[in-house]
Amino acid sequence: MVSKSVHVAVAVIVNTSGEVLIAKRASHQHQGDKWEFPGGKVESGEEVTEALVRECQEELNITVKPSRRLIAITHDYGDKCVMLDVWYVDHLSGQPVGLEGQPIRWVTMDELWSYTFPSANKPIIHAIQLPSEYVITGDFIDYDELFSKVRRIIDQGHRLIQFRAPQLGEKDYLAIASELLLFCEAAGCRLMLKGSPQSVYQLGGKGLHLTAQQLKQVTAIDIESFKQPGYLLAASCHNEEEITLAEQLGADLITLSPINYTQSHPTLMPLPDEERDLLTHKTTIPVYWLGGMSKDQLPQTWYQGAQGIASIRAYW
Ligand SMILES: Nc1nc2c([nH]c(=O)n2[C@H]2C[C@H](O)[C@@H](COP(=O)(O)OP(=O)(O)OP(=O)(O)O)O2)c(=O)[nH]1
Ligand SMILES: [Mg+2]
Repeated sequence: MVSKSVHVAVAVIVNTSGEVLIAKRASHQHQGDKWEFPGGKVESGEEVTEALVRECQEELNITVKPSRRLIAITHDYGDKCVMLDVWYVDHLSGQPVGLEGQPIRWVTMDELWSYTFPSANKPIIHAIQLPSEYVITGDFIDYDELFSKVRRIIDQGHRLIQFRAPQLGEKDYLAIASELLLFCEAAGCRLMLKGSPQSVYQLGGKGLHLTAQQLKQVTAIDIESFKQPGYLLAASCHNEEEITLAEQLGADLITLSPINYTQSHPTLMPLPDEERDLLTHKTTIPVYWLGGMSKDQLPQTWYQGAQGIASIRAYW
C-alpha cells in the first residue's frame, strides 16, 4: 500500500468521427506495454489543465483545449498510487504523432474494450461510453402517453433511460417493460429496468438498476449476467456504505441522491455539499447526481468529477 498518490493529467481526445486517441506505453515505463490515454504527471505549481496541454504537446505534438473533467480515479497499484485526473478534449490542432516513439491509434468507443489498459482505466472506459444524462420516466396515464414521451426523449438524443413505475405491480411492470425494451433497442437507446435480476434478464433486459435495498441483499451470483460485455449494472446509492456495496458488486454506474429537495421524495434531507463531493471523489464508479437536478447544473457535476445528472422532472 502506497499512501501518497501521484497526480496524473489524462486526456480523452475525441475526434469529429467520435474516435478516441490511444497510445502504447513503452516497455520500461510503469504499466509498460499497455495502452493508455495520453498524459502524464502534473508538475508542482502546475494546474491539471496546463499539464494536459503540455503533455499533449510533448508526447503528440498537438495543441489541445481541455473541455471538461470526465472522471477522477485514485488507484493503488501496490508499487505506486496514482490519481488519474481525466479530462475530455474535443478541440485539438495539429496531427498527432508519437513523438516518443510510442504507437498511437484512433479507435472507436466499442474497440476500446479490446485493448489492454492499466487496471485503473476500466472506469474511464465506462465513463467515455456513458452519456451525461440519465433520464428516469415519470407518471403516465396510459401506454400511449408513456411511449410518446419516451419517443420524444429519444428524439432529443437521449440514450440512457430508466423505466421507473412504482405504481405498477411486478407483472404489469414487466409486461410494459418488454414492449418498451424493443422500442428503445430499435432506437439504439439503453433501457435500464428495475426488479429482480432474474426477471429482468429473462425479459431480455440489458440494463438492471438495483435499489439500495437490493444492494444489501443480492449476491455476486445473482447479478453475474449483468457483468457480461454489453450489459449495464446500476445502483441507487445515498451514502458511503451503499457505494461500497455497489463497488463490490462491480456496478457500472450509480446514482447519488438526494442532491436537492425533490417532489418525488419530499421528506428526504439533501446530502450536505461536502459529503456529496467527497462521495463523488472517492468512488471510481461513474456517478449521476439525482434529486431536483436540472440541466444547468451539468457543468457543476462535471467539475466535481461526476458523470452527470439523473432526473425525472428535467426530462418528463
Ligand atoms: N498517461 C496515462 N497514465 C496512466 C493511465 N492509466 C494509468 O494507470 N496511468 C498511470 C501510469 C503511470 O504510473 C502514470 C502516468 O505517468 P507517466 O509515466 O505517463 O508520466 P509522464 O508522462 O509524466 O512520464 P515520465 O516522463 O515521468 O515517465 O499514470 C492512462 O490512461 N494514461
Ligand atoms: Mg505520459
